[in-house]
Amino acid sequence: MTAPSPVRPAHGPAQLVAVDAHRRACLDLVRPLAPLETSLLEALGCVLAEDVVAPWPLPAFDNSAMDGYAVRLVDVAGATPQAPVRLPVVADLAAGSGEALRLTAGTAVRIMTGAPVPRGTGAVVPVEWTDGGVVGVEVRHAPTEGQHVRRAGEDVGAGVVVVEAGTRLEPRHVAVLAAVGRARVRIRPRPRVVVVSTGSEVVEPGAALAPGQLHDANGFALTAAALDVGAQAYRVGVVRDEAGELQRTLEDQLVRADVLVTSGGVSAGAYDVVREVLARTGTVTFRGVAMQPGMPQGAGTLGEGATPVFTLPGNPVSAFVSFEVFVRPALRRMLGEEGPDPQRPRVRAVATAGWRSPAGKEQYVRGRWWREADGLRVEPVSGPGSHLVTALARTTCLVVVPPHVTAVAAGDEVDCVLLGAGPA
Ligand SMILES: Nc1nc2c(c(=O)[nH]1)N[C@H]1C(S)=C(S)[C@@H](COP(=O)(O)OP(=O)(O)OC[C@H]3O[C@@H](n4cnc5c(N)ncnc54)[C@H](O)[C@@H]3O)O[C@H]1N2
Ligand code: MOO
Repeated sequence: MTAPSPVRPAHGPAQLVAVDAHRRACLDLVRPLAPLETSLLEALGCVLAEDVVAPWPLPAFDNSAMDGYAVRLVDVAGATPQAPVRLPVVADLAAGSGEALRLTAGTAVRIMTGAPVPRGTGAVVPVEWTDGGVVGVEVRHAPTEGQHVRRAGEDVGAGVVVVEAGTRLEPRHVAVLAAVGRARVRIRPRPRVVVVSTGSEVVEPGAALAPGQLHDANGFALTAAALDVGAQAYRVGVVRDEAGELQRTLEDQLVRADVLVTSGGVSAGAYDVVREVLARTGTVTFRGVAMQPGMPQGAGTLGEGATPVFTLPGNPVSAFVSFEVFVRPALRRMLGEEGPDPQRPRVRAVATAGWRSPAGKEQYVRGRWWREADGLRVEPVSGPGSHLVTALARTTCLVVVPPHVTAVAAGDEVDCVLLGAGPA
């Protein structure tokens, strides 16, 4: 154990900074990562850093939409079930056929879906309208001009942008990128996030607990939250409250980190080593933020590469909420995402129960929301204690209570940030 830390927090109520100010400070520490080229499946979930254009028309050639027979319209104009037209079948075209055929008068070509239609084709007669003949075919219905022929370029023309720079790639975008022939695309890479839990009392899940110990909820929660936002995340095992050990761990991790996230050790305790170690470097600022939970926060950089560091408080609910409010926006920025977070819609809902909120602090209350005929409802699922971790499992939104509001009453409309889960 190290000697008690000489560093003391400087956050009486008067010195608390606003949530927005600290979020801006966190955002200022990060930049979108430099684009690189990657394969399509690696690119899934990343933000595209180029406009992708169709290099040629799609479809690239006129082709059949049906298994059937390519015909000239004049040859089958009068065909009916009662008076079918017989045509010799002079060729057979499977999908992938590169044969350059011309349809001659009075003949049919058997053709499969996706095969290029012979020049001179007026329409494709589906096999169901015929006797299915191979040498000759009996056509029982007259098609209309162009029926069942898919024209070159009817999907998109050459040179048209099919997926715009700035798009976060979902499976539907990957379909389009592959369809226009791209094997690789330029994207913003996923930030590599290293998560370090601190606390001599914190042990690995699965390990038996000695008196005074508890399991590492934060390391897993924060790593999972980083993965969820689209980062590449590594969880480092728990570091004891020992300054040398923490300093070595952080320095060792710098080689693989675009961002470091720590939990614990930032408040006023005698063994708050995160604060002790990083305050020394002079590049990490510790301050109290006017919020509940999540008051003690630190942000800055570490090492020669000025790697951003976010130090979150140790109480599990504080760590979780701090990630949502400060780290998630920063990671989105590194990923190249701009604007409101589509996975975190902000909605108004009517509270079905009341609670108190501390004056001068933005309160984040764990809530459960649902829809009723006349709008959304929300109820708190926990008291404010930031150690009350299990209520997170029932939390589908965070209710944001502004600093000047000291009580929410049943029936009040409140702001809710939805956590991606549907209504409970
Ligand atoms: N005298 C004061 N005490 C405290 C203050 C304060 O201003 N003055 N602030 C309180 C608030 S608010 C918070 S939040 C916490 C933040 O404390 P730390 O970041 O220093 O965190 P620890 O002391 O290391 O731990 C707090 C709490 O959380 C548990 N913990 C820590 N790590 C984990 C983990 N990985 N998984 C699960 N639980 C964890 C730890 O055992 C403690 O119970 O400080 C208050 N105190
Ligand atoms: O800031 Mo602490 O998170 O209120 O428990």
